[in-house]
Amino acid sequence: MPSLEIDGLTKSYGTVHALRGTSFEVRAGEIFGFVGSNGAGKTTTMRIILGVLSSDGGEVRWDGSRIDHDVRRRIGYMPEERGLYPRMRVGDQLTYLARLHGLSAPDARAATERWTETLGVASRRDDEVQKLSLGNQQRVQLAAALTHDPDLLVLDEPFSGLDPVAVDVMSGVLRDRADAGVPVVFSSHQLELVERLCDRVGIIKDGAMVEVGTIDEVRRTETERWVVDGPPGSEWIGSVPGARALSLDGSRTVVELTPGEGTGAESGREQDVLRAALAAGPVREFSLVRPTLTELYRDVVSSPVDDGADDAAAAGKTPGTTRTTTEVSA
Ligand SMILES: Nc1ncnc2c1ncn2[C@@H]1O[C@H](COP(=O)(O)OP(=O)(O)OP(=O)(O)O)[C@@H](O)[C@H]1O
Repeated sequence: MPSLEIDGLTKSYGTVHALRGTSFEVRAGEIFGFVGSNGAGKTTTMRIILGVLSSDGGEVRWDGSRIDHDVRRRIGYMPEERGLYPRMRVGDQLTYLARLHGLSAPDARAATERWTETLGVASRRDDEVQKLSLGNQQRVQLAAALTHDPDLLVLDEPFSGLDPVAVDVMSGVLRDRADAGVPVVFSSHQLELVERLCDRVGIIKDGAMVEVGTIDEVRRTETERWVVDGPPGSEWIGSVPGARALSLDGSRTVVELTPGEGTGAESGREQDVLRAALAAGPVREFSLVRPTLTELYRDVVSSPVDDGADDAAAAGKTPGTTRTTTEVSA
């Protein structure tokens, strides 16, 4: 299955620069979490992918070629504003939408049955959409994005407002589609969910990507933090060059190794920390602390935008991770 490339998208609404060179790739078989604060540019990007909005610059590619109408018909899209007819019955509506995507009447009916069953709304097929709870309407909306067996899934906040069971059902369906080779991109403000579900993640800020990578990659920081559970840090921290105690809490010490003097397992600097602690007494735990996606997100989103944002955006399309800030709270 091909991959989706978003390359240098720019878009302004009057004087509002909604996208300033947004670039990232959603690869075959991966779930990509698209996160960023309100107004950062997620919906704008997704609408441009779908072709319901045109960009001012940049391009969207599918399988290396500029995306066209035929490819767009093969996208399963869940718009932010949702798009169901409230008075139409669930089953009729799904069958109708599947027909619009080119399915024959029997295939459209079969797909409707299959997806309403998978998503737990089969018993509501004869009800008008407006009679369903918002969460169930959302399940129907996802079914509508899936009935034509899309080659690519683009979902704008598909998890918002769902109960935990519905989140599990939807997560399972997205994982299943990704395992079948479909690139899946969705936006969300539920960062724990993104961290749990996504293979890669991109953080957009003021219209430019400031982080792109696997969850592990974006959580990797230049400034390493280690937890030592053993003798109080005040007794030994002073003997380790480039190390400082971020917190001293009885037997538990969080140590920060400043960057620029070699970090990472190969540098061996963390072994200096361990040796110093051991020299003062027994050590029960010694482990690396990685920021959660939520912590990282807060840090990235709250740091000022600098002139390098566009460079970061351009770098975002290369594999691996892009970062303009590295400080995180432990
Ligand atoms: N039709 C429009 N007219 C004018 N400005 C717009 C329009 N649509 C979006 N914007 C502006 O463009 C910027 C990006 O909006 P967008 O909806 O893409 O953000 P978002 O990341 O999806 O936000 P949210 O998380 O709140 O859904 C915002 O400043 C928004 O106010």
